[in-house]
Amino acid sequence: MAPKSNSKVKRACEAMEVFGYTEEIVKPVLRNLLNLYDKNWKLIEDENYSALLESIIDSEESKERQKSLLEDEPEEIEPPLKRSRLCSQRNHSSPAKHDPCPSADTCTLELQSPSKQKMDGFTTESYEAEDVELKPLLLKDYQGKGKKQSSSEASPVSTLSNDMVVLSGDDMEGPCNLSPHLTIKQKGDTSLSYPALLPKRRLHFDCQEEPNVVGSSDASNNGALVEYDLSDTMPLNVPFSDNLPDFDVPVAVAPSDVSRRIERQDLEFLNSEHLGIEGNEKGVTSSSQLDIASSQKGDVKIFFVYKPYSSSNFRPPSLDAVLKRMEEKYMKSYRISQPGFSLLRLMENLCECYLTAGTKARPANGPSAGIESQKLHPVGVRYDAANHELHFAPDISNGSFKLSNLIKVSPQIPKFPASGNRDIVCYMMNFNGTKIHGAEKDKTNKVLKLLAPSTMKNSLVVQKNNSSPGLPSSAYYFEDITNGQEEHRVSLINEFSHEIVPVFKYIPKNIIFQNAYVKFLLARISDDNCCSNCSEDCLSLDIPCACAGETGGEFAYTSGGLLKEKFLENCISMNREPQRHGLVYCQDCPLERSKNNSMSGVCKGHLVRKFIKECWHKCGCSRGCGNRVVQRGIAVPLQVFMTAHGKGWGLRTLEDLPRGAFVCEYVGEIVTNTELYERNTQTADERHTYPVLLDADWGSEGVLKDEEALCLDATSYGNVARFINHRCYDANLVEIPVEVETPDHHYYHVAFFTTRKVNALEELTWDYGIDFTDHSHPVKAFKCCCGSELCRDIKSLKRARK
Ligand SMILES: C[S@@+](CC[C@H](N)C(=O)[O-])C[C@H]1O[C@@H](n2cnc3c(N)ncnc32)[C@H](O)[C@@H]1O
Repeated sequence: MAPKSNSKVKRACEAMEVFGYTEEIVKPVLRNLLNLYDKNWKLIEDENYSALLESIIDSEESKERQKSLLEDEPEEIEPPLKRSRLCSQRNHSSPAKHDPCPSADTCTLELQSPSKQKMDGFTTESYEAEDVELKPLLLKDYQGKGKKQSSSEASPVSTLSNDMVVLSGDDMEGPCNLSPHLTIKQKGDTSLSYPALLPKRRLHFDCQEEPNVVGSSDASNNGALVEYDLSDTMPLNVPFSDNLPDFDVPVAVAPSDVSRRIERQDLEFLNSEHLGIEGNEKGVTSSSQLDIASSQKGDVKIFFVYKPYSSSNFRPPSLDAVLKRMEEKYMKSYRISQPGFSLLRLMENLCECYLTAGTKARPANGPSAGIESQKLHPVGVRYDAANHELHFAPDISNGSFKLSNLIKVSPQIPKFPASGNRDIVCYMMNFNGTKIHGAEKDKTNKVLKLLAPSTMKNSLVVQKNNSSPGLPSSAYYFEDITNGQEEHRVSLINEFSHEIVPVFKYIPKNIIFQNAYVKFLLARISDDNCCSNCSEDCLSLDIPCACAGETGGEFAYTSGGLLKEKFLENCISMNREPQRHGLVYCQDCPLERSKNNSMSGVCKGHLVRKFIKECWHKCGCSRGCGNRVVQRGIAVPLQVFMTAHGKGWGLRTLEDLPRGAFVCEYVGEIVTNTELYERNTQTADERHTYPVLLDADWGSEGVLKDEEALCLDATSYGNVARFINHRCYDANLVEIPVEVETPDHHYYHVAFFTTRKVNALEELTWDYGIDFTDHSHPVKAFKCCCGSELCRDIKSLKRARK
């Protein structure tokens, strides 16, 4: 490689070293990117190497996931021979040390055993640097605005009123002359005044957020530490050769969550007089604070405290300027791409967590000594029947607390039919290593039955008192079957039996099995298939960009993130009445071929379906572009539950959903039809999820190869969609193909959208398109219990009529 490229490589390595990535990690990914981008360095260097950073994060996650897939492989399942990485998601079960948590929405703060000291007449509590971790951007953002401050000046704020927690960035090195402090103010609590030190160059990211959950499941698992080096002394001797190992470049953008935005007008600027702060340190001319966010009732607030010195040319920026800068950085550097992402929301969450963590929940019939004697975790869980909310009290047993132990779940537990004074007491049963003990208890808290330990985490049993006849005495509840891999937790509840979750590995994005031909190359995306000249949000353009080409020159989505009426109607109609939309026939149908190579059957015809085309990496628009919906992942709260009508597990929404809303993708292993056929014949007796057939170039003149006729099998590896049951004809979900990474139609995403308004707790269903009379289908048809008046399973209808 030419010397010029060498210095570019060095610079790229240096840029990544800031995030803690070594040359060994950077170079293979860089090489791959260079190949992918036809050695176009600009694409790599743009936005401070954000493409490179993103790829590294993905590759690290990919390695972790590959590792855990291999480790966790269920014994009876033949290990996939090739599982190529398609996409990126955080894997909370195996935290990547260097993961700067790109999709972070929530800042998790861990405060542990403070050491007390007196300061200006107040008792203050300092935290060890390692114990207090904070988003680095808070500091970075200020970093460029000042000069270095000597460490002697960098004392914690001592002049604040005694109801604040102060986290100071005093140990920062680099061109910084001010001491930004993050202040959490708690109204009316005079016991708290915590000047705390930020770790020197050691900052913590945590990244789990959902509207109904305050805090995250376990920071020790989910968080990732980032060594944050602000010095300029990176080694420059970075040899770079062309023989770097091959590496699959990740292709997906991590989703993030839409957060409620606090109106900026709701925020106030507070100056030093408001807060009673005076310049009391040598050289300090004045000090002031910026109120960033507050909890809903305003009882906790966050401030930036800045103390300009006489020699400083720092002028306090406006709140808007700070937020804009921060949000831009988050979107670019940390892949927070959901429209409406708000840093204020993030800050507000921090305030809420701080407040709630310090507030002991009142257990309705709190965890008793009995529970502790059975060595169950003493975390109290209270179910507020009136509001259908679970309250988890924080664990303060060891003298410290973690915000991550505090979870408020609403309304994860379904509303039980009203029957008098039904109070529900829940007990958290986990944390006995990896095993859980569950217990059924009576109204007086007496343990009736200990349930067998299971290997599921975060499980609890919901005891229902005063159960009416017909209702079970307990329900089995599992907090998050995704293991933190989705932005929203997906809970599971079984009110009808103690059948535990089927054995499968949760994956948030598709993986390739063996022979499937799936190749993502930016070079394959032509100018007609992307919008490189766009910026920001494509939906706001007067003339739709090239990415609307697939949907007839109009984007499929509205600015509110729903599908446009006409497009949705067309998709529903195609699924319900394929014959009306015309079928194409193959001369040599790969589906038929896959069934029996020696005796190919006649092609039964294929529908040429409507596709959504989403903007992607080669597009110029921002990650918050409204034409990126499915790639961001699940955005609605879902729950797996045991159905009452013989269908096994099902999926339901916990929130009302409007018509045309994206629910989830069908995720599984990408297999060829031949591979699927082999799987199904080998394991004919086992219960299978229903595979989804992907389109190929049906009807094309050439002969379609086996590896181009693909489908998704979610039996062993899948996401929530594997629980969606079938309903004939009038299902409330419709599956729509979505093209993201590649313009060909061999591989694409299959996404579920609502066909009508769906009420909270309603089961989500999808018409599998089963022909109940087709006995040659690779998956044996089941006896349909969909209950639809338009059920196609004649035998079922007959059974029902008897
Ligand atoms: C994709 S899975 C759905 C989740 C499944 N119910 C479970 O418990 O894991 C498909 C399987 O669910 C069952 N199923 C789905 N819809 C059904 C229906 N309408 N009637 C009866 N069984 C159904 C069948 O066993 C089918 O093979």
